[in-house]
Amino acid sequence: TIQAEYMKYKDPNQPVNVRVKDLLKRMTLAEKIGQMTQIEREVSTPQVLKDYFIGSILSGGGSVPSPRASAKDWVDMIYKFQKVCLSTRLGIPMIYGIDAVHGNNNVYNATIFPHNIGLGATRDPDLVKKIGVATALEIRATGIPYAFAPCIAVCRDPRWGRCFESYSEDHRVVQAMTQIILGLQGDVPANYTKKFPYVAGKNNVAACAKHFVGDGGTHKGINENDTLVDFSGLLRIHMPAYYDSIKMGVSTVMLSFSSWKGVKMHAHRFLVTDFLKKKLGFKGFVISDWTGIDKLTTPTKANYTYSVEKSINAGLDMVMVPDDYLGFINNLTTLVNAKVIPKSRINDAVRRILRVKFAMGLFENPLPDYSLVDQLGKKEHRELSREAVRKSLVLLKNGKSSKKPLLPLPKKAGKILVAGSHADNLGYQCGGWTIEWHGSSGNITVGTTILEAVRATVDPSTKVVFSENPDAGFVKSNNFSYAIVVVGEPSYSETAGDSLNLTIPEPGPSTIQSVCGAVKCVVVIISGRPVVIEPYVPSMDALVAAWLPGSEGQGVADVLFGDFGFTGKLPRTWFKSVDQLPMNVGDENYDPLFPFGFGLTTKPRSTV
Ligand SMILES: O=[N+]([O-])c1ccc(O[C@@H]2O[C@@H](CO)[C@H](O)[C@H](S[C@@H]3O[C@H](CO)[C@@H](O)[C@H](O)[C@H]3O)[C@@H]2O)cc1
Repeated sequence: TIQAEYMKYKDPNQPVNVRVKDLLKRMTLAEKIGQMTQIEREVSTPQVLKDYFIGSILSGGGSVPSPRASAKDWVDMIYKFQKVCLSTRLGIPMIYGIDAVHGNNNVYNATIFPHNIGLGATRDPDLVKKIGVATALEIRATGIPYAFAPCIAVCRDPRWGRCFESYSEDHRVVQAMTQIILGLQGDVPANYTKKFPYVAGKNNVAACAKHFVGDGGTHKGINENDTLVDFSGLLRIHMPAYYDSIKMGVSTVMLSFSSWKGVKMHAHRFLVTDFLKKKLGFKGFVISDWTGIDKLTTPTKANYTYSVEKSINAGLDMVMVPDDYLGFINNLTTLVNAKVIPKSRINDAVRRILRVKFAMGLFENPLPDYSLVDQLGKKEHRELSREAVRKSLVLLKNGKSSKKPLLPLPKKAGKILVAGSHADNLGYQCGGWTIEWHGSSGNITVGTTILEAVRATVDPSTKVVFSENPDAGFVKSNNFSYAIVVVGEPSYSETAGDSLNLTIPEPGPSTIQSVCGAVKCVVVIISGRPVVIEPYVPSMDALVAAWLPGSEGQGVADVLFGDFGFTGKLPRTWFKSVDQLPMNVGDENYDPLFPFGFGLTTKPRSTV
């Protein structure tokens, strides 16, 4: 019989670096460039995957195999892609990536956890690590081994449309929450090679610290704009969480669309190669953001050859193209053959990519298995998210005088009113990056709205009346014991979320005025950041910041009705007026409505 030639790279008993070295020397330039190419699932035909030795595929925001696709549908899709990639000459497995930034949020029926700003309010890194563990299981349930998370941005201006993806304005809170990496990837073992990528096994995923660096510090919070802080400020505020992420073995780092002092991060050789790779010693791979290299020119993609040259020579390893794979591959091939990009640069990029794939066991287990499909939306994960919701709520006002607190609310109360645009809207309470890229409104996935939670919590004798936007006359005439008003921002993501006024869109303010002018009320704000509320606070009896709690609205009712106490603390300064921005804890002239770290507490009813 013909013995299959022994190839070191296929031997799991060989050290990772030996396998990388052996495979690298067998690879053609085309195979190497293929590994550096990440394309969107919609352009990933078998022919393309095979002909171009594609190394990675992704789902962009909202990109799913079919509407409400099941975990099995996802696994089927990934399985087919991988079978094709394994059929290539060297059989290098592709790595499939997705934005699982608050649960496996593109996927119908996934547990949707609170967005990062709410997790920052919990001040509970252990809880966030457990969320990482649960999220990894729900990502693997769909056959995916790689998540573009966590976002470790330090949002310094709430006018930024992505501020909800940031744990806090304080880098120390963001640093603490990098524990999620250990949840996603698994705990690094004692004898682990420092700063190397580490993924424990088939219940874990490769993570991605993003977006490097200073994405949360852009001028006036304008998305993808310029971060003007000096180098010491960049190191003090925006860099620390990358040190922590690398210490935890983060497998990949994604570059930011933004610039630092006028130089785009996707072309920043000093920060990407000299600092991240050499000074910090990062050994995983650096991935671009979506068409991030195209945006190196104005207009976008005006000179793609320039984009490829500058980004790869800056130290970029994998390009999230995601559609024009021919343009990328042809330009890179030409630039290498012309020696504009040295082969050593290509070898560094491919070495890093292979290192991650070997270290995470992708060569041993390239094909997704169906054994984890039941992890998706699992009750235990929803209960964990419900706990996170409880701990994320920040109580900003409780009673028009501290002697007469309104919360916790009595469960037995005759007739109560639940009002507001966000009271019965799962899409709004999940926010952006949920099912759709920008998120959406209404019954978008499996979960519990705040109204449903209230109904499930009050005494059976209590009559619950729901009206989205009642007039004062209706409220007065009904003689309600109290009202719960849930209003806030519509769902959004990225630039679509940039705001200069940070107002709550109508009819939110009107609903507050009509209801709170007529009956005792607690207002629950659903938002990705502090919003304008100062004018309305006097009319409220109580005020709760709930951020973007996700699918488990029961967590809100648990605390409103005193089954649990309020413990959350503001992860960001709550301004009085947008004219004060940017304004962060530690600034001179710090004059907030509610300061960073503020949060009233209540005791659980059983101890009252
Ligand atoms: O058709 N158009 O007009 C259009 C416009 C803008 C688009 O922009 C694109 O749309 C989204 C959905 O396709 C993509 O996800 C990204 S966002 C980017 O993508 C990464 C991967 O999803 C994340 O990890 C990063 O954190 C995030 O910054 C991009 O901005 C797409 C299409």
